[in-house]
Amino acid sequence: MRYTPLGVDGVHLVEMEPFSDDRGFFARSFDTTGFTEHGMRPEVAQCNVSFNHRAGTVRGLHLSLPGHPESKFIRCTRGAIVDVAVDVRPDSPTYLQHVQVELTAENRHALYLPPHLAHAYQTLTDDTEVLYMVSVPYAPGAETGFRHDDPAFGISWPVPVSMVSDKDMSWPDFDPEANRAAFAGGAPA
Ligand SMILES: Cc1cn([C@H]2C[C@H](O)[C@@H](COP(=O)(O)OP(=O)(O)O[C@H]3O[C@@H](C)C(=O)[C@@H](O)[C@H]3O)O2)c(=O)[nH]c1=O
Repeated sequence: MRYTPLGVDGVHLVEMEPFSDDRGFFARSFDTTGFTEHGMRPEVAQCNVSFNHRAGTVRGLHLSLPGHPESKFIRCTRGAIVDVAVDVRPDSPTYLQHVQVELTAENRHALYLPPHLAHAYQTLTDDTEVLYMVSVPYAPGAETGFRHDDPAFGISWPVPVSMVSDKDMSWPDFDPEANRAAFAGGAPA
C-alpha cells in the first residue's frame, strides 16, 4: 500500500497496490503493519457503513474530544464523495487548515485521519456508500462538531448542498477559545 502524507498533520492518503492477473486483482485494503510503520493507529473498534440517497448530502463536521482518541479510515465503496478533514487541534502545526480529497468506488483511495480532526464528507453521486473504520467504540458524549458552512474554515463544497441533518445544522459557530478549553478539558465545545 502507498501512504502519502497530506497537508494536515497526520492525515494520509492510502492507496492500494494491486496484483493484477486475468481474473482481476488482489490488493490489501488495510494493513496494521503499514499503519504502524507510518505512525497511524492500527486499532479498529468499529467498521461503519453510511448510505446516502442524494448527491450533495453532507455529513459532519464531527470530531471526538481528547480522552476519546478516535482515528478514522475512510473509503467510498459505491459512488463518489469529497472527504474533508479540518485541523481544530489548538497546538497542531496545521491548526485551522483543511484537506479535501475525492474518494470514489473507482479510484479506491482511502483517507486516514488521526484523532480529534473535524471530519465531514459530501456525496458527489446519488446512492453513495461509505465504509469507515474507527479506532474506538462510539461514545456520543465524547462527540462534538461544527457546521459544514462555518466561515472559520472556508470549506468550498464541490456541488450544491442538498441534505444536512438537523443535528449538523445546529452546531454552534467555531469559537477558538471554547475550542481550546474543550481540548484542555475534554468536554464538548
Ligand atoms: C456514528 C454512530 C452513530 N450511531 C447512531 C447515532 C444516531 O442515532 C444515528 C446517526 O448518527 P449520526 O447522525 O451522527 O451519523 P453520521 O452523521 O453519519 O455520523 C458520522 O459522520 C461522519 C462525518 C463521521 O465522521 C463519523 O464519525 C460519524 O460521526 O446512528 C451509532 O449508534 N453508532 C455510531 O458509531
